[in-house]
Amino acid sequence: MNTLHVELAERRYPIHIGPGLLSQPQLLEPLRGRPLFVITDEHVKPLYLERLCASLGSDPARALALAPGETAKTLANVNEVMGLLLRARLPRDGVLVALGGGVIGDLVGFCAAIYQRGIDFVQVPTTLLAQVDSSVGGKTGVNHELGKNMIGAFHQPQLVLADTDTLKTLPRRELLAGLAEVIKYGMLGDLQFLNWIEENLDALLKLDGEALSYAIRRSCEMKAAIVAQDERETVSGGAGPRATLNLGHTFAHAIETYTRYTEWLHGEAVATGLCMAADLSARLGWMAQADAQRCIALIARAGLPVKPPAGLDAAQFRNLMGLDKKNVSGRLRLVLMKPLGQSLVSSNFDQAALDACFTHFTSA
Ligand SMILES: NC(=O)c1ccc[n+]([C@@H]2O[C@H](COP(=O)([O-])OP(=O)(O)OC[C@H]3O[C@@H](n4cnc5c(N)ncnc54)[C@H](O)[C@@H]3O)[C@@H](O)[C@H]2O)c1
Ligand SMILES: O=C(O)C(=O)C[C@@H](O)[C@H](O)[C@H](O)COP(=O)(O)O
Ligand SMILES: [Zn+2]
Repeated sequence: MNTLHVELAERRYPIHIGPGLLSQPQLLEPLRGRPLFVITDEHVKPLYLERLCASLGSDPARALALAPGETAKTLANVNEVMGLLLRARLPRDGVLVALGGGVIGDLVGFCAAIYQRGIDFVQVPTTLLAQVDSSVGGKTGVNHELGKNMIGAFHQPQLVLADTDTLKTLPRRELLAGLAEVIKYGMLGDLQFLNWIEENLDALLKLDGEALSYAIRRSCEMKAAIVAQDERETVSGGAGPRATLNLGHTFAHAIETYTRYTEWLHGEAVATGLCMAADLSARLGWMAQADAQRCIALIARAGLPVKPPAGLDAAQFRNLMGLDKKNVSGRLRLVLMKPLGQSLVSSNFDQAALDACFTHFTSA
C-alpha cells in the first residue's frame, strides 16, 4: 500500500492506494463509532457495499444506491440524499461515505458540503478515473442541463481509500475513460510521465497491477501537489496551478453538455478535449506540431475518441465554451501547453487559430 497526503492550509488528509484496502478496517478507524451513511450506485452496491460496511462496522441498510452514470449527477438526487439524511436525523458529526466513481464522489461531496452547512465525508473511489483524479482535491458538485458542474462547492474529504482491486470489475470502456485523465497529467506537467505512459500503455490496457499502481500513484502525487498550492483555484485570479488540471476540459465540458450527459463518458470527452488543446497549442506555435500528433496518436492508441461528436459545430462549441467557469469578463480562457509537458492558462491567444482548430475537428 502507498499513502500520500494532501496538505491543506489547516489540515492534511491521506490517500491510501493499494489492493485489498476495502478489507482493512484499520484504515477506516477515524470513522469508528460515528453515525454514517454510505451513498453508492446500483452497479457498485452489489459488488462492494457489504465489504465496505463490514470494515466500517456499519449496517448495510444505512446506504443509498442511486442510478448509475452521469445523468444521476443532479440537484434532484442531491435533494433525495438530503431527505434521507434528514429522515434519519443524521447529526452534524455524522459522516457520508462516497462509494463509487466520480459521479458518486462529486455528488456525495456536494451533499456533505451543504448538509447542515457542512459535514465530513470520505471518498472510496472504485473507477480508475476516480482513483486518479475525482476523489482527490475537493471539487464537488452536480450538473445543470445548461452546463457541466455548474452547481457545486469546494469541500475536501477526510480521507481517500482507493482499493485497486475494485478495478478488476470495471468495464473496459470505463477503464479507458480513466486513462484519459492519466494522460492529461503527463501532458500538463510531466513529460517523463508521458513517456512512461507511452511505453507502458499495453501493460495498463492489460490491467497490469504494477503499471496501474504507478499510474494511480503518480497522478495522485501530481494532483495533491497542485491542490496544496492552489486549493480553491484562486491563485493568479483563477489562472494558477489548479486551473491547469482543466487541460482539455473546456472542450470536454462543451461536448458533455451538448450530448446531455449521455453517450459520451467524461473521460472520453476529456480525451477529445486534450487532442483539441494540443492541436490549438501547435497552431499557436507554442508546441511542436509533431508533439501534438504524438499526443493524438497516444490517445487513439488508448482506444479513446479523438474527434468530437458529429453535429457539434464551431458556433455551438464557442457558445457552450462561453459558459466555462475559467472565463473572465466574457473572454474565453483556456489551458494550453507551451511546450508539451508544461501548461499555462491563457485568454490571450489568436482567435483565428481557435477557429481553425474548430474547423479541423468539426469537419467530417
Ligand atoms: N471532482 C473532480 O475533481 C473530478 C475530476 C474528474 C472527473 N470528475 C467527475 O467524475 C465523473 C466521472 O466519473 P467516473 O468516470 O468514475 O464515472 P461514474 O461515476 O459514472 O462511474 C462509471 C461507471 O462505472 C460503474 N462502476 C464504478 N465502479 C465500478 C467497479 N469497480 N466495477 C464495475 N463498475 C463500476 C459505475 O456504476 C458507472 O456506471 C464526471 O462527472 C466528472 O465530471 C470530477
Ligand atoms: O480538480 C480539478 O481542479 C480539475 O479540474 C479536475 C478535472 O479533471 C475535473 O473534471 C473537474 O471536475 C473539472 O472541474 P470544473 O471546475 O472544470 O468543473
Ligand atoms: Zn476531468
